[in-house]
Amino acid sequence: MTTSQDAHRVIDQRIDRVVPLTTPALLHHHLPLDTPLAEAVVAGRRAVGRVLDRADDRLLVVVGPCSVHDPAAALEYAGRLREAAARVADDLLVVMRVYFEKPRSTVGWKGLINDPALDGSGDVNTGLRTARALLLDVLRLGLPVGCEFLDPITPQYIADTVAWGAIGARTVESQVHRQLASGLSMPIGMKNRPDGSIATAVDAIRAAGVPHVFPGIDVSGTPAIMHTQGNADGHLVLRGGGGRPNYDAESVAGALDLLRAAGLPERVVVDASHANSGKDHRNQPLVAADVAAQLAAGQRGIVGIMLESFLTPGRQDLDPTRELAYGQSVTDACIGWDSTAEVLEHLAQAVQARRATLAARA
Ligand SMILES: O=C[C@H](O)[C@H](O)COP(=O)(O)O
Ligand SMILES: C=C(OP(=O)(O)O)C(=O)O
Repeated sequence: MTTSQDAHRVIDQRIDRVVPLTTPALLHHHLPLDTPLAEAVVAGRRAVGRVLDRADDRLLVVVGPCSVHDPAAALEYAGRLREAAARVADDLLVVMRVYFEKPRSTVGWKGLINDPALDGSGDVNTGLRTARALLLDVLRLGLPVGCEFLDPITPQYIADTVAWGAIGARTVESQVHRQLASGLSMPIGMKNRPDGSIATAVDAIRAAGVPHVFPGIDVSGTPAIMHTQGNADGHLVLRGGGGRPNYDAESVAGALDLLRAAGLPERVVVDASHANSGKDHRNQPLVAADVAAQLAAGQRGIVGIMLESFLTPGRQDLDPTRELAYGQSVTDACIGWDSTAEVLEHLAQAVQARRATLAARA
């Protein structure tokens, strides 16, 4: 039997401080998803599912900042996006990227949930509250939201608001994340690995597609054994990798072949950023233009696109010695608002052209 003296010597030897964390239920109590918003989430998830299944011939567009660091700027962005989304609603299903969890290659700011004060103080309780409040505000504006799920605990706090989710390139091979995806209530995009491996993401879609049993927490915050159903709405997100893009027609065809060989629906979302843009935001409109040309030529396998976009183009370093530029990313570089509006119009025209091409073929 471990004595309290032994425990002192062996437990938590590298933990400096333990701070109580609010429970998901308490956060939901303070920031509830009311009935109209819950209906909007259900409708958003259903709409995304229909586009992924090609029951709806629009293009899914997941667009927004690389990361949220300033909720006011993110909400201003949401207001503009809502208007733009309404203009192109016949052709595009717009979901706002509202990303709070940043997976880092080595070290760096881990996002608003982890560190809302942007200074390493790590006030996760404030981060969760700020994140959930913003998600509700964006929903109230009438936009569905998309998030990356990185930490296996945070979904209980925010996932009820989310219409589309991603498992990122750095975690797509992780069993923990595949299990998590198998129980998430919304469609989940699996990114290809940073070295470019698409097969790993295809494996992830298959793994998340079946039931799993694993330890987690329930909404009360109590440790629980989760028995999941499997997520049938898993799909591939091509983000480039290994120093090469993979948005071009040949790469898309190769990815669709891999999906077919695995017995999975032949559908991909193209991420115009990350390794597909070489992390240079000015390349994102070029990637979108290539995708638009593929759509116009009748490519039905491309069901969506992701854009990293914010109010002000580019990016900035987090620097405690100077004030941050308003509406500019503190993680990866984003296209600015004007460019975003142009890209959305261009993609809407491409969807119309795809309809015409497919109708002419029929
Ligand atoms: O999308 C954001 C970044 O690409 C991701 O968090 C990795 O960033 P890093 O390589 O700068 O850590
Ligand atoms: C981290 C992201 O992407 P990836 O996992 O493709 O690097 C992201 O989309 O924020």
